[in-house]
Amino acid sequence: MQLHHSPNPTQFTPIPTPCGCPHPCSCWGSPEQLLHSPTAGVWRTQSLLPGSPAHLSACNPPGARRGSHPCTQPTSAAPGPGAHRTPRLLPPAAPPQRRGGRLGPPALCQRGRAPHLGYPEQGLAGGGGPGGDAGPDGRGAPRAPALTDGGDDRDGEVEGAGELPLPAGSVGLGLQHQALQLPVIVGGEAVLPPQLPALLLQQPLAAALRLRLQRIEDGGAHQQVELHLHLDGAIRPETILYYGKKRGIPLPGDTVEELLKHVSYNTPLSLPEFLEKFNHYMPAIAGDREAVRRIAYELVETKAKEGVAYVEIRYSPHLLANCSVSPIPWGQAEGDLTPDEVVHLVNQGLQDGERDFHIKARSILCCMRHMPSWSPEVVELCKKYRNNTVVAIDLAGDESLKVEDTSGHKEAYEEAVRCGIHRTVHAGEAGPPAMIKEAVYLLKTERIGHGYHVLEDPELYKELLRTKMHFEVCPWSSYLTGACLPDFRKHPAVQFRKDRANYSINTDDPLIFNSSIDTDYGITKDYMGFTDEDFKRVNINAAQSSFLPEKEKQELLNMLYEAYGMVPNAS
Ligand SMILES: O=c1[nH]cnc2c1ncn2[C@H]1C[C@H](O)[C@@H](CO)O1
Repeated sequence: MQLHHSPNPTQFTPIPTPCGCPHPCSCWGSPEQLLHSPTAGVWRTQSLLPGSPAHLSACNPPGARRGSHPCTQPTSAAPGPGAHRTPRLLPPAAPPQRRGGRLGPPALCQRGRAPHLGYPEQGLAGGGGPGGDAGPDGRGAPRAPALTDGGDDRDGEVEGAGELPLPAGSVGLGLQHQALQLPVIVGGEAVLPPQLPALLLQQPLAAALRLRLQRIEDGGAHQQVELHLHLDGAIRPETILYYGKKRGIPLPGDTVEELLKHVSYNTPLSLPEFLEKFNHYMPAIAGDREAVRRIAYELVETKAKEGVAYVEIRYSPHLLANCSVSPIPWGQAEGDLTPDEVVHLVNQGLQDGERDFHIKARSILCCMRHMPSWSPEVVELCKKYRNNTVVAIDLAGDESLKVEDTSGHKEAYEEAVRCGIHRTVHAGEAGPPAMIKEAVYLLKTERIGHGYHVLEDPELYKELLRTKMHFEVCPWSSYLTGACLPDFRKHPAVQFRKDRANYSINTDDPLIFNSSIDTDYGITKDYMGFTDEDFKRVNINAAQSSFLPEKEKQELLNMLYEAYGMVPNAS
């Protein structure tokens, strides 16, 4: 990626990379050009086909030694012109993107632990989720019993999974990933091998890039709706490194790879352990106006490239501020960025992204479980910015925390109801069904973030099926936070599918889970037997349960119907 700067938004002139390296893309981690227009105040990125003349010239400016960095090598993996132009709904079971490359000279990025700390450290012992029932693996993932609906599937068998065309002796990961074949026991239980995530991460960079480029070439193929995505869990590692270096904030690595070693992971932790990951990198972003606006913009770009048509992006304004917030998060010194201005900046980034990448992005403001005193301001910000990208309020964080006085959350949600602000709540992710009851009956939530453990209370589940409560399901996240058992065949989404519940498929925190929307669709396809028809239904349900105003919702639905070749009003 090459950084350009120009006072004239239409003319960009290259400026040297921070390290002076003659191969800019090796500094920025991927063959993309980052364009910044200070006058328009926007960032743009432009992807370069690996090995293309534009890429080689960007990475080999006159006088530079040619071909001395791997990213300057033409790759046969690059798609030819016109390749993969067919829009498609069902992605291959795409592994998480593996990113490499370095940013700036190591000497300028200090190693070391990030200073304190938005989330308490848990130690390594792991903790059962709230509700106590540690799963058999001790990670607090109580087994979710299947609803006794009188069907034949009470044993949790994956309906349709047997129809997957599994070659004997292996599980293919789609055409693009034929090199990666996973062992499977023929005639035995086709359980996701525990080593799968590690194997998934062996995805070569070239293939990941190919997938992204294919998405771009697909152009208008925006067919997915994502409702549960954390802005601060979806920051590009390159951007974290850039601001860490620019602001002199120590990070636990000075290359993407080193940073990701600390920030992302691929074997389950507990939910509180997962939340600790934010401590490593949030100090580099929080409190910086440009960074806050940029991460919002970049996330819209990422989602557009993934083929998402509409996304609801959530975050805590307080966790990105360094002023008018108590305590000031991440051990920052006091500055002058208030939660209110954070919302304004995120709005700008989202709107710039919408304009440049032609998808729709809205935001949800999070209350945090451990900070009820912030919640009244969160709902006020929802009210203030309700016509300006903000569509709802959320309650996120560690469900297992025993917080003495949660009246701040309750009052905020009461005010949200009173003012017609839409509501979602993280509940029943690692926590018990009682948390879902609280969300539904006390906080009057309209959607549930995760909600997997609803299956442990058949009465409640039946009632929520009846009322068509929407569950924001995040399959890969649920594995990595220990919220669900590692056997995806027994995942709550399997039961939801069978019961034709109302749910969506989402990424949650793709930075930390080193994933993309393809990861989650790939898991549901390959290990839960989801078909194209299921994905259509999932996305139509997601659009219907989105927090868009009615007219815009209908427009989104019509777009999906058209993309899916369906007659409007069919489901
Ligand atoms: O999966 C999650 N469960 C509960 N809280 C979460 C999850 N992912 C992110 N968060 C928290 C951490 C972020 O700082 C916060 C706002 O996005 O929400």
